[in-house]
Amino acid sequence: MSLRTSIATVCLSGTLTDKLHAAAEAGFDGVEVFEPDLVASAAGPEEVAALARRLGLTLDLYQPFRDAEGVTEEEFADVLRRARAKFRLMQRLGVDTMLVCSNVGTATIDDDEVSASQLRRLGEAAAEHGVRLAFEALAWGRYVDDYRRAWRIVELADHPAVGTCLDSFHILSRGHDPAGIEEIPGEKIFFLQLADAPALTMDVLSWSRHHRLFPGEGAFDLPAFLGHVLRAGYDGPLSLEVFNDTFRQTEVLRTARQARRSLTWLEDQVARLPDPPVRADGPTRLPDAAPPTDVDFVEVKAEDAGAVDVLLRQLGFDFRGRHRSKPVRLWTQGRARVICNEQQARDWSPTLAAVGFEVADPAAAAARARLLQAPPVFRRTLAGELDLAAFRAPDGTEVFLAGPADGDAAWVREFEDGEPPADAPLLTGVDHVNLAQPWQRFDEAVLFYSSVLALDAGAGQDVAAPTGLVRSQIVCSADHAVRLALNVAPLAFDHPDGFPQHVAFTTDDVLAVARRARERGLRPLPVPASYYDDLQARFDLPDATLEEYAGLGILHDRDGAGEFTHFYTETVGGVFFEVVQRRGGYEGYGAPNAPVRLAAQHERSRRPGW
Ligand SMILES: O=C(O)c1ccc(O)c(O)c1
Ligand SMILES: [Mg+2]
Repeated sequence: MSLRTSIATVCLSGTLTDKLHAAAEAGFDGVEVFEPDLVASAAGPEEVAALARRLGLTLDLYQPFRDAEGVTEEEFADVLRRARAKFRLMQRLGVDTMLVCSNVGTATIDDDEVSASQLRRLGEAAAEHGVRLAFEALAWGRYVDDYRRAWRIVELADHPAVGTCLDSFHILSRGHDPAGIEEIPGEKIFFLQLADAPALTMDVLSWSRHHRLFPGEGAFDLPAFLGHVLRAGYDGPLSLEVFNDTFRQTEVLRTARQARRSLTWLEDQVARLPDPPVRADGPTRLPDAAPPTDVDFVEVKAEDAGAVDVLLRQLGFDFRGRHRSKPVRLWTQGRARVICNEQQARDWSPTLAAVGFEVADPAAAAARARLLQAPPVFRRTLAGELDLAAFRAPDGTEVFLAGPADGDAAWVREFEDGEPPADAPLLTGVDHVNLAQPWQRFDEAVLFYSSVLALDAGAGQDVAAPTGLVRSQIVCSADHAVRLALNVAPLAFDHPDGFPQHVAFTTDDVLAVARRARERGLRPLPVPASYYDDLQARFDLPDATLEEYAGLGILHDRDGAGEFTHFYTETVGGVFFEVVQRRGGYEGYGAPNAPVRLAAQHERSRRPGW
């Protein structure tokens, strides 16, 4: 059994009834009714209540009630009148808890006793209607902007219908220590709202209203936060309250599923804390699934993948044959495997369509993916062919899960009439895979790859391209055996083949690979002379080295730990390749060189046939 889950209707797009349908379909137990959604709803309170019942959803919270405390007694009379109208409405809806925000507008009295007395009298009126009040400190409250002060006021109010609401955003955005939550008696925590957020430096109100994210998509430590709340003895639902400009315009069921996935991930993370809290109904762990240990294969799909075959041959790949039942070819070098798939690919220009990952326990990894509602992909398999579990990532990439293999993966035997693999391959495997993300799927993709594949999301970065900034985020396994770079194309980037994606291969001798490729006719991505002038200034490289780099289109970078030397092929369709050599402990991706690469690709795309 899992912890009860809920979602505020403000997280989702559509009308109130659309939101209820989507929340139920995604597997939530209940919703928070966000007042403006009800006020604007064609369906009235009784209809909404009936729909929720039919869908099996509880209505867990009515919110928000604003500017309730810290006011003059004259104003408080009007607060009480307003509140009574809402209590009657809540009875029609069948909601028993109302969220009361700390005052941001009308408060003139900075005094806990006054706020407590007003909350107590609100609580007395609420109790007459069978309603409870959950008092929440907004991070930008006029006087009450800290959960510890909100709790002090609730304690002073000392009324059974008055408790507190904790919201991870307001607490963590202000850097307040959530450990103090454990000092609040669980039964006085009437509600819990969860939201993540990216690390931004901006006013907290704008941050909250536009940039909140679902747990696992941002920079907050929500597993630790939830651990404190559950250890305090809170037994209500885990409820998501995420104000986000993108999610408000994303297809409602897509966001609801993403939201539900975030709570499944969070519950698993809390269950794995060193000191996990215990509640009768959870938290529940997902099946143990270690992150992938390697990239098993990458697949390029195209109506005609001939240009990709040429690039792979130039990079030193061996042709391992054609699939015995499908128009599919396999190229390998070391542990790097590239599949060229021309099946059902009419009108496709070369596109990176699938990535296979090697996992220790494919059955457990697939079970974990299913519990996280990863949409399955079904492929035609014939008798005797390996049936790998596959899921579709938010960016459309098909993600395959295969068991570990010594030497060739088991599915390689399905390819016939190829060459034997060379003995001492210069390329040894896949360093990283760079996947383009539609802007509106980016946060969902970060959560998908980090939860379904158990990868860690690092810090994000913006890279300048001629068409705009490319937002970039690495997700990788702890040992860096599997690294993905998720990149959002600038909106101005408009090309029929999409924003190009690429696979970077690993080598211990990038110069040898580049020389061999050049002999075989490869034209690397041209790098401007100014880049090499700058490289000389940065690293004081010998003239001969610089000259050779310039001749082969090689780029270079260093950090405190080591060096990174790499080159790129031209782009065919929407795909290109990179070859990288890491020395020492360099763990980056040549970020200073990325704008040079993007500018060179931009130049090339404007001069086709150059
Ligand atoms: O932005 C707000 O006004 C607002 C309202 C209700 C909440 O629970 C909250 O966290 C923020
Ligand atoms: Mg809140």
